[in-house]
Amino acid sequence: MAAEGPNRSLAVYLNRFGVKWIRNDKRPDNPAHTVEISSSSTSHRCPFFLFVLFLFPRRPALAPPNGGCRSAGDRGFCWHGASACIDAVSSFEKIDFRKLQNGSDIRGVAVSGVEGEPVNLTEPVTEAIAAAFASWLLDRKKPSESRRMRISVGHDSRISAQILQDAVSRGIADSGLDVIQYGLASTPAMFNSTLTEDGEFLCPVDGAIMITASHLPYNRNGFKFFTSTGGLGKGDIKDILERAEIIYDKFSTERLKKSEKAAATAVRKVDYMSVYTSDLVQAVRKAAGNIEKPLEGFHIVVDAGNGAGGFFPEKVLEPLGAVTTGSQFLEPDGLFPNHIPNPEDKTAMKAITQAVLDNKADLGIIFDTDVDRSAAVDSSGREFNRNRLIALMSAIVLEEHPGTTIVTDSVTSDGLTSFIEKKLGGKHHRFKRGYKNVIDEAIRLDSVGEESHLAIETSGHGALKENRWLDDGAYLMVKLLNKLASGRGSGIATGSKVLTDLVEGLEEAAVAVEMRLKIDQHHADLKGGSFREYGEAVLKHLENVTSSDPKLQKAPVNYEGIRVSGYGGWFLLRLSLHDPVLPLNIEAPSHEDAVKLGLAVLAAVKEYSALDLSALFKFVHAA
Ligand SMILES: O=P(O)(O)OC[C@H]1O[C@H](O)[C@H](O)[C@@H](O)[C@@H]1O
Repeated sequence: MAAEGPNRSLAVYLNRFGVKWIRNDKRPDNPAHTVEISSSSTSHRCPFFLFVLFLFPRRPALAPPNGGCRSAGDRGFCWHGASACIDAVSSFEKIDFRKLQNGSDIRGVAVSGVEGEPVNLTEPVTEAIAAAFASWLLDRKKPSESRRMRISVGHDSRISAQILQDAVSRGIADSGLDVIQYGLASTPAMFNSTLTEDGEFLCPVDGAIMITASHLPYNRNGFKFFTSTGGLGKGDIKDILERAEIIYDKFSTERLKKSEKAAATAVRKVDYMSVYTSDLVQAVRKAAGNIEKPLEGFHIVVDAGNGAGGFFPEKVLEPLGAVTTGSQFLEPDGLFPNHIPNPEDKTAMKAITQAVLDNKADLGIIFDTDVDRSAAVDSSGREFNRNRLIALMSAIVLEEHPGTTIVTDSVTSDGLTSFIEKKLGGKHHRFKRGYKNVIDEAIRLDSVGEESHLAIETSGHGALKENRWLDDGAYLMVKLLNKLASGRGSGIATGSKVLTDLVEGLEEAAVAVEMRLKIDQHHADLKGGSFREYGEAVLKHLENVTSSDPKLQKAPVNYEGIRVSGYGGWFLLRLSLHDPVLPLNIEAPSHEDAVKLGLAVLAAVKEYSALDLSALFKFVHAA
C-alpha cells in the first residue's frame, strides 16, 4: 500500500537511503509500521543500531561495534514493530523548530525509545539546520576568491553522532560550502579550528559545528556553532532556527537527492584534534620555559566519563612526561555506562576522587562529554570543582594579573567573593548564569577599561583572555599543569600541594544545596501566560516579602533573580536559562540556618500552586 500524507514524506525520505516504505495493515500488533530494506544502497546511516538500542536500552554490548552500520547484505531484511527505529527518521512531519533552542545551543531528542520524549532532531531537521547555518554564514562573510567557504564538523561520543554528522554534512554541502569532518572532537577544538592558521589542515575554517548535548542523557543531541569571533548567541540561534524551518518546509525529493550528491564531493576528513592537542602541549612547555617534559615524575589520572576527552592522557599528559596509569572511562561510549560526564555531578566527582586515591596519584582531572568543562582532585582527594575551582583559577590568574576582575556566574558563594577580593586583591564580578553570558560580560568589561582575564562558572566552564576567550575545560587544566610544573621547578612544593595551598583561606559554607522548583506550564494558575511571566511574578513577590523581613537583606548588586543574605548565609532564587524551573540555591553555616532561609522562601512562594515545592518542603522538614 502506498504511503499517504505525512507518511508519504517519510517514504520519500526513506527511499533516498534505499529503504522502502510498506504499510502492513495485516499485522494487528503492528498496524502502521513495517519497513523493508529494498536496496543495497543502505549506508551506515541505517538505523539498525537504534532498533537494537530500543529493544535493549541497558545493554550496550548488543550494539554493533561499527555504530550501527548495516551492510549491503541486508537486502530484503524486514523489521516488524520497529516503531522506535522508524521514529528516528520519520519526523518529516511538522516540527516546532523554536523548541529546539536551548539558550545559545540547539538541543533535541535524536534517539527514540524513551517514553514521553519523541524524536525531534531527525536527519531532515538536522540537514535543514546545517543548511540554515551555512546561509547565516554566507550572509555575514564575504567568500574569498581563492577558495570555497568551509565549515568544520565534529562530534562527541553520542550514539547518534554519526547519523547527525552525515545529515549536517549534506546540509552544508547542498549550500555550496565545503565540509571538513573531524570525527570525535571536543567543543573547544571546534572553536579553535576557526582561528588556527594552517593550510595543511584546511584551517582556518569559516564556521564550525559541534554535535553535542553536553552531559544530557544518551537519547539527546544538539549543536553548538562557532565563527572566529566566538560561539553564536541566542539571537543567532533563533535566526538559524527560523531559516531552518523555511528550508525544511521546502524539502523535496530532488533537493534531498541533490544534497546527498553534493556531500559526496564536498566532504573531506582531517585529523584536527592532533593540531589542537599539540597546541595544548606547546602551551605547557612554553610556560615551563621550553622544557620538553615538564610533568616528568607526576602521576595524573584522567576520567573522561566515556565522552570525547579520552585523548587527554595520551595526547597531552604523556608527551609532557606525566604517568597516567589508572586513568578511566577514556573510551567513547555514548551510553555513558559509568557515570554522567559532568564535573558538577557527585557520582562523577566520587569516581575520579577514588581513582586518585587508589592510584596514589598527584592529581585527578575530569571532563564533561565535550570537554568544555572540567574539574580536578588533589592528591588527598580534595575536589576542585564549583567555587573551589573558581578560587583556584582566580589565584593563578591574579598572580599573573594583579587586581584583575574575575567574572563568574550568579550562584557563586559569598566566601568566594571575600577570597577573591580580600585574600587575592582582585575584584569579583558576580554576573548571570550561563557560560556565554559570563564570557561576554568579561569581554565587555575588558573592552570598556575594566581589565578582566578570567570568566568562569561553577559548572566548570571557563575561559581566559590569554586563550582568546575560548570556553575550554582542557585549557583550564593546562593552567593547573603549569602551576604544578612551576611549583616543583621553584622548589615551593611537590605534588599537588602547590594547588591546595592556593585555595587556603577560602571560606566554605557547611551546607550548600540546589533545589530545582518546576513550574507546571499547563497549570490554570498561569492563565495562559508563559512560564517566564509566572516565574517573574514569583520572584517579584519573593522580593516584596523578604524586603519587609528585618532578618534578611537583599544583595546590593545582583544581576539575576533574587539574592538575599541572612542567618549567616544566603539564598538565590532565579529563573533557569532554559527550563520551566526556578533553581533555588541556599548556602548556610548550618543545616538549621539553611532551613530558616528555606522557610523564608517557602512562606513567600507557597501560594503559587503551579510551582512544585516538594523538594523545598522535604528540605525544610528533614531532621
Ligand atoms: O539555568 P540552568 O537551568 O541552571 O542552566 C544553566 C546552565 O545551562 C547550560 O548547561 C549552560 O551550558 C551552562 O553554562 C549554564 O550554567
